[in-house]
Amino acid sequence: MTENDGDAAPLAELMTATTELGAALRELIEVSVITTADAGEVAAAADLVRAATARIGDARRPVSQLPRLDDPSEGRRVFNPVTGIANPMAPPLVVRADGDGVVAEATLGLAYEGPPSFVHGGMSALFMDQMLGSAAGAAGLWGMTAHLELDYRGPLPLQTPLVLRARVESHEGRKAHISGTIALASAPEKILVEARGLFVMPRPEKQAAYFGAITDASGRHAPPRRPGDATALRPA
Ligand SMILES: CCCCCCCCCC(=O)SCCNC(=O)CCNC(=O)[C@H](O)C(C)(C)COP(=O)(O)OP(=O)(O)OC[C@H]1O[C@@H](n2cnc3c(N)ncnc32)[C@H](O)[C@@H]1OP(=O)(O)O
Repeated sequence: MTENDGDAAPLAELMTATTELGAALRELIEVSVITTADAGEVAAAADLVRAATARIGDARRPVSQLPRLDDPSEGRRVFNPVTGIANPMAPPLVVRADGDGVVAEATLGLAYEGPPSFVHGGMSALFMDQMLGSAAGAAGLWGMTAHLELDYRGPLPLQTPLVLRARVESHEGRKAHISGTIALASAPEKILVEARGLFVMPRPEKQAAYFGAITDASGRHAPPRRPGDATALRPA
């Protein structure tokens, strides 16, 4: 699954198991905020979760080491908090190229709640940040968010299909101006959230300072440098 994996079968097994864990945890997170079970049942569930944590918690990678399952050159970041299929914080958004930009659909549960029955505004900012970054990747650019602004024109209802879009408006040198929107899938023309961002490819000395110590799972130097590194974009 990565260039240097001698044996793909165990890695495929790990991908299956890790994806399953992510899905199970995602369900657990949603149930934990929606359950009406009594205190005894909730406490028993907490014990079970602690036992699960103990089972895998001793084997950990350092923060400077990419996960074995990641392949940045393919845009695969399995633990990305927005698009990562194995990260329970992620809905996950499946971002794909569409026209001159990118698009994703999502239906968000109560774990993403801000005002009662609506999506937390900070979640919208998180998703827009990622969508804008993905649009940069789709355009063959990459950069870090330097500026991000949002207008919230209407609340996003929970448990309702949403459509998220982003596209590069202009780019020059290391800078890219990118816009994004969120709307109901049933009313895509009525924009509820608008985002505008400036993404900047860090100057070389900053890239070295930020990512100089990053390695892949085999210990090889693996700084982000290609569009897919930052985006987890799926082909159209
Ligand atoms: C990379 C892998 C990422 C994978 C995950 C993707 C997830 C989505 C993206 C993110 O969440 S990235 C994480 C959040 N962002 C950061 O932590 C970035 C923190 N900021 C920085 O490290 C630096 O400010 C930055 C790298 C963005 C820019 O530093 P540089 O020294 O390379 O650029 P410089 O300051 O010289 O600015 C270059 C140009 O951008 C302009 N610029 C920079 N920041 C600006 C700003 N905030 N507003 C307006 N303009 C800005 C600046 O004026 C200048 O314009 P000109 O070339 O026209 O003179």
